[in-house]
Amino acid sequence: MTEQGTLRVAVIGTGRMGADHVRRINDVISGARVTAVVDVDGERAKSVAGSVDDCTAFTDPAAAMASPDVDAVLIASPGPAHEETLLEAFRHDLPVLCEKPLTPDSASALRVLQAEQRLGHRRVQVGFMRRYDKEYMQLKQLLANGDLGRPLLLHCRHRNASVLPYFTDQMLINDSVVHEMDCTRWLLEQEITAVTVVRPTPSANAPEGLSDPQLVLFETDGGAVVDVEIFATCGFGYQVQAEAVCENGTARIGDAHGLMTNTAGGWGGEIAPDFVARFEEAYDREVQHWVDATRRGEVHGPSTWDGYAAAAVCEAGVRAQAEGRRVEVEMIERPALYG
Ligand SMILES: NC(=O)C1=CN([C@@H]2O[C@H](COP(=O)(O)OP(=O)(O)OC[C@H]3O[C@@H](n4cnc5c(N)ncnc54)[C@H](O)[C@@H]3O)[C@@H](O)[C@H]2O)C=CC1
Ligand SMILES: O=C1[C@@H](O)[C@H](O)[C@@H](O)[C@H](O)[C@H]1O
Repeated sequence: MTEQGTLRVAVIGTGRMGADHVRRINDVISGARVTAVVDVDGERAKSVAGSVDDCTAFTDPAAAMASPDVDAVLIASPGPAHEETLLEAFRHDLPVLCEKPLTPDSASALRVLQAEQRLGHRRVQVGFMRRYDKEYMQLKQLLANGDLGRPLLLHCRHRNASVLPYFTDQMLINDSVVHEMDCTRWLLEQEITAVTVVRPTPSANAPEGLSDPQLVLFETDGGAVVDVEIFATCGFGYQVQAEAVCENGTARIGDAHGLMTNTAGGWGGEIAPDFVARFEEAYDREVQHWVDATRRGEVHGPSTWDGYAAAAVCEAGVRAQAEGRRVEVEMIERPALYG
């Protein structure tokens, strides 16, 4: 850290999320600044570094992590690149905020989990930003205080206006529904034990080869059932909603009850265009939380264990999707480090 206690961060991957986090660290939150950016696309790294004072561009994550000007790492490269970067960060014992998914499959997530255990202390906060969203935090508090009784069902909707052409059926699970996997575990404080996927005839608006939408069902070890509609090409905007049905009542979030208008014989509100707009405050709170904890020498928030558990559920989900049957989740016991 600098003499003033400012955390010097390397942002690895400067695409949509990485560039947004660079802006957030430098212009929105306090206590940190970006001193290095890394992208395998060197021109992109240079262009992002050029927009920031005293920031060096790298194409190799290991070189940035070896720099004396780096105290912590924010990983925003694509999921398959996370394992190698996380292991390198552990070699330097650097604190990490790693965008979701921790890694795309449970074998690689387990390797990361084991490496962190060998280190002997937690180093990673995983970027499950919904845990920092105001409405999700309210729902979490309500369920935790017990007034509604035991949660029986959780109905979730996850709709994106559109996705990039390379999006696959597996990514509906690994890239999108992974958020509901984490929310389910966090909100209900239960593990997901089995996954089933059913699909209607795909929307005519879905790109060739993408079976969109899909309905993903989780069963939990606390006896709850969770249904997730994932509709990645709904066209009209970005909607993330959740309704908990409990023994003594229900609670619902994500209706965007902000500005409501009455015009031309109708009434209505706005729908966010994308996740960057819908979860802007949550991303800000998430990164501020990470910087504050790191400056105190602490690690909080979604852990490597949470990343591993989500990866294990994803793996069951991808198999359930491919094989058209209910698949049980296979997970190791929770290690003491994450107790
Ligand atoms: N929390 C959230 O709501 C969201 C999280 N994400 C996550 O953020 C991460 C990045 O996603 P996007 O920004 O949408 O992707 P993107 O494709 O826009 O950007 C990724 C960047 O990483 C670079 N890159 C690829 N391999 C690399 C490596 N080994 N080292 C350094 N840079 C590398 C690419 O050249 C590209 O510039 C993913 O893990 C994704 O799942 C993405 C969207 C929303
Ligand atoms: O993480 C995200 C994207 O990668 C994913 O593609 C979207 O479906 C999610 O809503 C967004 O939060």
